[in-house]
Amino acid sequence: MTARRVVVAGAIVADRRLLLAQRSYPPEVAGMWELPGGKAEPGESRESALRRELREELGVEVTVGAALKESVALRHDLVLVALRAHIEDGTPRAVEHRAVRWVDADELRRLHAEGSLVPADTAWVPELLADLAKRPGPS
Ligand SMILES: Nc1nc2c([nH]c(=O)n2[C@H]2C[C@H](O)[C@@H](COP(=O)(O)OP(=O)(O)OP(=O)(O)O)O2)c(=O)[nH]1
Repeated sequence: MTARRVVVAGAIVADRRLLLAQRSYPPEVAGMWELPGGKAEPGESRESALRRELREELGVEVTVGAALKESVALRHDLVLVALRAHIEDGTPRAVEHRAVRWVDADELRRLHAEGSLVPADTAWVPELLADLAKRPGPS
């Protein structure tokens, strides 16, 4: 049996906005928006993988929190998981992506409705909308 590799993606919400990144490749999804992240290396924890990927892709340092409930099978050997993350240092910039942007609940709904989200990520929309509707708690 092939070991399942995990793709970890970061759900970063601040001031009732979610950070999205626009893919630059491959052609099928170039121009669509996703949660930034990437594949965990063998033996690497999901949390370390997400910290590494967000450092490489966005130039930010994050702390990693709880996972979103939905995980998505991308292929028989690849599963996509989203972890909540909080930026501790840096301002996100598109190092490997075409662009990054902060979206509120209405913008997320609109991107979803027009088919501009990477298909697998649509599974997270209800949970992300719930996160965006929450008042920030005491930190
Ligand atoms: N990072 C990320 N990848 C996603 C999301 N949704 C989704 O279907 N994917 C897919 C696209 C790719 O097939 C795979 C992750 O690829 P990647 O290109 O971001 O990761 P990586 O840098 O580790 O990959 P690679 O260059 O080694 O191929 O997961 C998402 O929200 N974030």
